[in-house]
Amino acid sequence: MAAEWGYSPTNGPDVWARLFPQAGGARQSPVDICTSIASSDSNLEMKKLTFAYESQSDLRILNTGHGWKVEAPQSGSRLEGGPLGEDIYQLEQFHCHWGETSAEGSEHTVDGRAYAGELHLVHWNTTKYQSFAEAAQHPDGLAVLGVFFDVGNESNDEIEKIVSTLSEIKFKGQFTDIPDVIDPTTFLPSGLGYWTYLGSLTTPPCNECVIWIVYKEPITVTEEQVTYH
Ligand SMILES: COc1ccc([C@H]2OC(=S)NC2=O)c(OC)c1
Ligand SMILES: [Zn+2]
Repeated sequence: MAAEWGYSPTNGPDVWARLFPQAGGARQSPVDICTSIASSDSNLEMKKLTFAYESQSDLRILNTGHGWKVEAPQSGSRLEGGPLGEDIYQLEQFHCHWGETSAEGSEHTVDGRAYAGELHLVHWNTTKYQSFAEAAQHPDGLAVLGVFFDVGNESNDEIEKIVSTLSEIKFKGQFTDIPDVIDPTTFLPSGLGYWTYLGSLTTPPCNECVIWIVYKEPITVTEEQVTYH
């Protein structure tokens, strides 16, 4: 297998388990969300999912080679309730997955349909673990909010603050500063209905450590905001 994992027949998901054993596990993400078999859970409605984020400045954006990532550790942030039990999760970073065209790009699909892209807001369990790295070794270590991107005529102002910097990081491994203040709350859709399941990191090392919370309602971005090359 090629040294670098990717999405080709020789280094893609079908062969990841050769180098990353967890990729062969029983709770691998992403999945296709089949809405006809998704069941509602009254317990989740009783324990409302709540989030609180800070606005952050002085953030840096990285070209990961598969999209962009913003390291945004927020000790004052809290994600709790819903499927997270009694534990509190703290924002660590957020990043985006997109495709060559806006016809594809999301990692999760819904009834076989891919969205133009998918934003991941990544949190770790600060009630039980001492670091993100430690949390990523445990089945309840991370909580990831997944937000689908739909392409429309409206530009998303917060996403624009991020993608407007991409021309400065054309190559994998490059960093640049984000000049604006970013409030992660603005990435979330107005409708807060979600699907949840126990899964994994969606790319190597594919640790089975993620409680997934995938919002049903996509946010709208423009074609340019999600098909940057
Ligand atoms: C080594 O750290 C990693 C590695 C892979 C992932 C992938 O899993 C999800 S979710 N999105 C991804 O790109 C990650 O995400 C937090 C963190
Ligand atoms: Zn991701």
